[in-house]
Amino acid sequence: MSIHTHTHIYKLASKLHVQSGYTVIFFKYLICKNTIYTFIVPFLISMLILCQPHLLLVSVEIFLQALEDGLKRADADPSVKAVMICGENGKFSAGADIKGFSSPKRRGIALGPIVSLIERSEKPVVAAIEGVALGGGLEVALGCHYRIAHVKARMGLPEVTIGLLPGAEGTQRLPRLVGVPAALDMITTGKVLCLVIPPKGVKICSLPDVDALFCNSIFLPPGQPLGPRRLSLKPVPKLPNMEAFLSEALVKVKKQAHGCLAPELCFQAVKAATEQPFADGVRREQELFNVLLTSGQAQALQYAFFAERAVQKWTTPSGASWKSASPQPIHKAAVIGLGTMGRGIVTSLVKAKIPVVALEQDLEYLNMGRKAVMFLLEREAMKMEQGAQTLDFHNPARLQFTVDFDVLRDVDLVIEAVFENMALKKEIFHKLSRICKPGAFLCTNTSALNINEIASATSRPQQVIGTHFFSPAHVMKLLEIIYGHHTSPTTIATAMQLAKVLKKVGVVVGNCFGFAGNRMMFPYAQQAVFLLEEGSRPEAVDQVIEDFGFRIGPFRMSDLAGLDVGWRSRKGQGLTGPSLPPGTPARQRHGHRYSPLPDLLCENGRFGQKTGKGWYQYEKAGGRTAKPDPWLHSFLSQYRDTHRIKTRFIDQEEILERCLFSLINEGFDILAEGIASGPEHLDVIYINGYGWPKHRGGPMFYASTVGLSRILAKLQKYSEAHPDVPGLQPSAFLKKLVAMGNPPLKEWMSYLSRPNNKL
Ligand SMILES: CC/C=C\C/C=C/C(=O)SCCNC(=O)CCNC(=O)[C@H](O)C(C)(C)COP(=O)(O)OP(=O)(O)OC[C@H]1O[C@@H](n2cnc3c(N)ncnc32)[C@H](O)[C@@H]1OP(=O)(O)O
Repeated sequence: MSIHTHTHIYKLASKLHVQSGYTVIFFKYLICKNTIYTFIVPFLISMLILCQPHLLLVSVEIFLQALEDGLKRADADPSVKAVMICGENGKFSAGADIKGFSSPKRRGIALGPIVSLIERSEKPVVAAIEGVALGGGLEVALGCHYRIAHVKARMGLPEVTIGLLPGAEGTQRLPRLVGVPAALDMITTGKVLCLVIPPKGVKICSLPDVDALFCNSIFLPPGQPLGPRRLSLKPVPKLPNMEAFLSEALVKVKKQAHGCLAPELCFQAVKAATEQPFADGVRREQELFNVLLTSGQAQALQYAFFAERAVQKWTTPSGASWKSASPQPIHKAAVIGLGTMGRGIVTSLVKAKIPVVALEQDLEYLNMGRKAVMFLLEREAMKMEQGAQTLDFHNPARLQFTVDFDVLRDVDLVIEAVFENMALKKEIFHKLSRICKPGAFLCTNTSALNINEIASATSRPQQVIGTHFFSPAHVMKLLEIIYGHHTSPTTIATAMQLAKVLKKVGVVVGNCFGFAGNRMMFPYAQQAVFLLEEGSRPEAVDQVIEDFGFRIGPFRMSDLAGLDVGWRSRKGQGLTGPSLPPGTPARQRHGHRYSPLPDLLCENGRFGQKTGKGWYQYEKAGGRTAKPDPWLHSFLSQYRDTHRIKTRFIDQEEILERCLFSLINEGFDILAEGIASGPEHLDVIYINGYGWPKHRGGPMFYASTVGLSRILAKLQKYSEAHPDVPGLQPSAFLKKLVAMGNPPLKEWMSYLSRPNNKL
C-alpha cells in the first residue's frame, strides 16, 4: 500500500489543466482487488469510460483535506471551468478505512460536510467512476453534479454489512436520485451493483476522450445552471402508496435482520428522507449513525469482515503457509456420489465454470442424481439470467455423467462425496489412486472421518485432503479444508484456491473427529438434548437460540438434516444399536452422561422432516412447517418418569449458556490443540457454516465480549451440577487466559507455547 504525495496529485492535475482547462482532483482512498457483481445501477448516466482497472490508495485524513483544498482552489481559479473527481489507478474508492471506525481518533472526521461542499461548488463537479465506488466513495459521487462510470464499475453502500449506515448524507441523497424502493434495497442490504450490459444509446469511450467530451460540451453544456444537478435540492420522488410501501418494507427488513440493528436503522434514515427536509434528514442520519457506531454489533461485524480475510492467510503447525505454497490449476474435476452433498458440489463446480465428471455407482443412482443436478442447475440458471448472466450446463464437455471410473483418468481433482462410511471411502480412494493421473488431487467430503486413514488407502497421501462442504453445498459459503499428516502445502493451497473459485470461504483446519465445526457442535447439540431430559421442550430451546440470532435452533436443524444421519454415526461408533454391549446403562457411555432420546426417536421412525415427524410434527412427510408435537411432549414425560428424572423449569439464560458456552469451551480446546490456527478461524466457520449471527461476531468473539471470566464461572457452575458431562468442564486454555487477566482476542494465541501459533 503506498500513498502518493500531494505534489504528485497536483502534477497530474496540472497536466490535464494545461491540456484542457479542467482541474482533476485525484481521489485517494483504499487498496482493493477485483470481484464481479451483477446488477444495473439506475443512476449511471449517459456515458461510460473504458480503461484498464488498477488499484487505488489509502489516506482518509489526507484525502479529505486534499479534496477540500482542491475544491476551494478550483472554485477560486477563474481558468478552471469544471472539476473531475476520479480514483487513482483505476479504482474510484472502496470507502472509508473500516479499521478507523473502532479508533476513537478517527471518529471526529466528517465526510458529509465535504460532500456538501462538492455539491455547493459553483463549477460543475463530475465523478468519473472506475473499479469500485463503495460506501463513502459512492457518497462523494452522490455529491457531484454528474457521474460517469466505467462499464465494469461496481457501486454500493455496504455500510449495513459492517453494522453502520451511509453516514455522509448518502441515505438522504440516494433516494432523491433513484427513488425510495431502489435506495432502500441498496442501503438496507448493502448489495453491490454492477452495470453488465450498457443500456441502449450509452456511449463507450476511453479516458482521454473525457476531456474531449468536456470540450465538445456534450457533457457539460455551457451556462447550464447547476441547481437541478444538486441532489439535496431535489424532492424525494413520491410513491402513490408511500406509507403502505414503507410499512411493508419495514416488516421485510426486520424479518431478514435476525436481530441485527443496522438494517432497521438504515430503513429509519431513508424513511426520514421521505418525511423531512434534507437538512433535518441529515441530522436524523447522524443520530442513527452514532447509535450504530457505538453499538457492539458494528464492532462484531467489522471484526467478521477482517476475520474472513485473515483466514485466507492460512498456516499449519508444521510451518506450511499461504506465503510459500502455490495452488495448481484445476481445469477439470470429478465428483463421486450424487446424493444431497454430491449434487450441490457438482452444481457449485458448474457455476464456477469448471468442467465436471459426475460419477455414481450404477445407472439407477446415476439417473436419479442427474435429474436432481439438472433441477438445481435449471434453478441456478434462472437466478443468473436475472443478473444477465448465463450458465452453460447442457454441453457434455462441461458436465458429464458416468458410472465408469476410467473417465476420471484426466481430471485434476476428485471430490468424493459418498456416505460417511470409512470402508467405502477407503475402497474408493484406493481405486482413485490407481486410476487418476499422478498429479490429481483427491478430496473427501466428510464431516468427521479421519483424513489420515482415508489417505492411507492411496499411494499419494500428500495429495489427499478433506473438503467438508455444508448443505446445501451450492448455497452455503463455508468450505472446511482439513489437512492430514501427509497433506502437502500445494494440496492445501489448491483446495483454498478451489474455495475461492467456488465463491466460498475456505478455512484450513487440522484433523480430528468432527474437525473444528462439528466438534464444537457436538457439546452444543448434547446440551440441547440434556435440557429436554431435565424438563425443557424442543420449541423452548429453539426459541432461545433463534432469539439469539441463529437462523435455526438445534431441534429444527436436526429435523431438517435428518435424525438418521447422527443415528447412523452413533451406531458406527458403537454408542447405540446392535454393537452396544449388553448391560450398558441407558443414559451412560464410557462413564459419561449420554442421552438415548435421539436414538429412541429414530427407533420410532421419526427421522425429522423427511418422515413428517421428528422433534416436531409436520403437515406431511417432506413438509417444512414445524409444529410442537403433543406426542413428543408426553413421550418426554414418560421418559423422565422411566428414568426418574425430576422435571424442573429451565430458564432462557440457562438454555443459552449451556448450549453456547459448551460450544465455546470446545473451541478453546481446539485452539489449544492447534486444530485451528486462531479464534478468527472458528468464528468464520460458525458464521458461514452454522448460521451463527454475524452481528455477534462468531462464538469466540462473542466469548470475548461476554468476558472469559464470566464464561469460566458459568462453566464451573454447570459442571459442578453435571459432573458426568465432560463438555461442561472448563478448558485448560480458557482457565489460563482468565488467569492471565482476560487478554484481548488478538493476543490469545500468544499464550500457547507452540512454536508457530500465530496467524
Ligand atoms: C471518513 C468517512 C466517514 C464515513 C463515511 C464512510 C463510510 C464507509 O465508507 S464504510 C466502508 C464501506 N466500504 C466497504 O464496506 C467496502 C469493503 N471492502 C470490500 O467490499 C472489498 O474489500 C472490495 C470489494 C473493495 C475488494 O474486494 P477484493 O478484491 O475481494 O479484495 P479484499 O476484500 O480481499 O480486500 C483487499 C484488502 O483490502 C482491505 N480492505 C478492503 N476494503 C477495506 C476497507 N473499506 N477498509 C479497510 N480495509 C479494506 C481488505 O481487508 C484486504 O486487506 P488484506 O489484504 O490485508 O487482507
